[in-house]
Amino acid sequence: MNQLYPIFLKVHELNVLLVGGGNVGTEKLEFLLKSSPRAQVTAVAKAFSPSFLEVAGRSETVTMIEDAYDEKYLGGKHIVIAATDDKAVNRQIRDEAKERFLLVNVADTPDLCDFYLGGIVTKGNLKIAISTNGKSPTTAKRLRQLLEDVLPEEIDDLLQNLHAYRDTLKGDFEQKVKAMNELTEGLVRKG
Ligand SMILES: C[C@@]1(CC(=O)O)C2=NC(=C\c3[nH]c(c(CCC(=O)O)c3CC(=O)O)Cc3[nH]c(c(CC(=O)O)c3CCC(=O)O)/C=C3\N/C(=C\2)[C@@H](CCC(=O)O)[C@]3(C)CC(=O)O)/[C@H]1CCC(=O)O
Ligand SMILES: NC(=O)c1ccc[n+]([C@@H]2O[C@H](COP(=O)([O-])OP(=O)(O)OC[C@H]3O[C@@H](n4cnc5c(N)ncnc54)[C@H](O)[C@@H]3O)[C@@H](O)[C@H]2O)c1
Repeated sequence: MNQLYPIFLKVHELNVLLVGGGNVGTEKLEFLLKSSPRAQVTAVAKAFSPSFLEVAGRSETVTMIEDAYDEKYLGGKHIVIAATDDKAVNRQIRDEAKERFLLVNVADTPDLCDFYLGGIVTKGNLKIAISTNGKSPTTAKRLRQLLEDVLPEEIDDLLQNLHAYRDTLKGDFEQKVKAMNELTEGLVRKG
C-alpha cells in the first residue's frame, strides 16, 4: 500500500534549494516549473549544463549560483532537492538538511527522500498528482500522459462555473453543501 500523504505546496512562496545542474537537475527543474512557473528556486552547481541554463533562463524566479555545495546554502530554505552525480555529496546534503528539519528529496534515490516528486496533470485550476510509491516512475509518466490526454481543457470551465454558482447560493453551509452535491451528482452516476 502507498502510505504517502500528498500535499499541494505553494512553491512560489517557499524557498527551494536545488543542488546539481546536469541532466537530473534539469529534469527536476523543468517539472517543477511546468507545474509552478513562479517557484522560488536557488540552484547551486559546480557547473550548469546548457540545457539547465536554457530551462532556468526562461524563469524569473530561478537564481543560479556556480559553486560547490556548502551547508550555508541551506539557510532560509524550506525544501531541498539533491541532484548531483556525487553520491557522498547527495548524502551530505540530505544529512545536513535533516539536521535542520528541512524536507529533502535525493533525486532517484527513494531511500534518502522525505518526499517524492510525482507525475502531475494540470488543467486550469485542476491538479492531479500521481505516485507509484517510487515503484515505477515510468508508470507515473504514462498515467500523467494518459490523463493529460483524456481530461478536456473545458474541465476548468466546470470548476469556475460551479465556483460562481456556489457564490449565488443563499443559506447556511450545510444547505450549500447539499445543493453542490445534488448539482454534481451526475458526474459520478454510473450507467
Ligand atoms: C514522476 C517523476 C517526476 C519527476 O522526476 O519530477 C519521477 N520520475 C520521473 C521519471 C523517470 N525517472 C526515472 C525514469 C527511468 C525509469 C527507470 O529507470 O526505471 C523515469 C521515466 C522516464 O524518464 O521515462 C529514473 C528513476 N527515478 C527514480 C529512480 C530510483 C528507483 O526507482 O529506485 C530511478 C532509476 C534511477 C537509476 O536507474 O538509477 C525515483 C523517483 N522518481 C520519481 C519521480 C520519484 C517516484 C515517483 C513515483 O512514486 O512514481 C522517485 C522515487 C524519487 C524522485 O526522484 O522524486 C518523473 C516522471 C515525470 C513525468 O513525465 O510526468
Ligand atoms: N542522467 C540520467 O538520466 C540519470 C538516470 C538515473 C540516475 N542518474 C543518476 O543521477 C545522478 C546525477 O546524474 P546527472 O546525469 O544529472 O549528472 P550530470 O553529470 O549531468 O550532472 C551532475 C551535476 O552535479 C553537479 N555537482 C557535482 N558535484 C557537485 C558539488 N559538490 N556541488 C555542487 N554541484 C555538484 C555538477 O556540476 C553537475 O551540474 C548520477 O548519480 C546518475 O548516476 C542519472
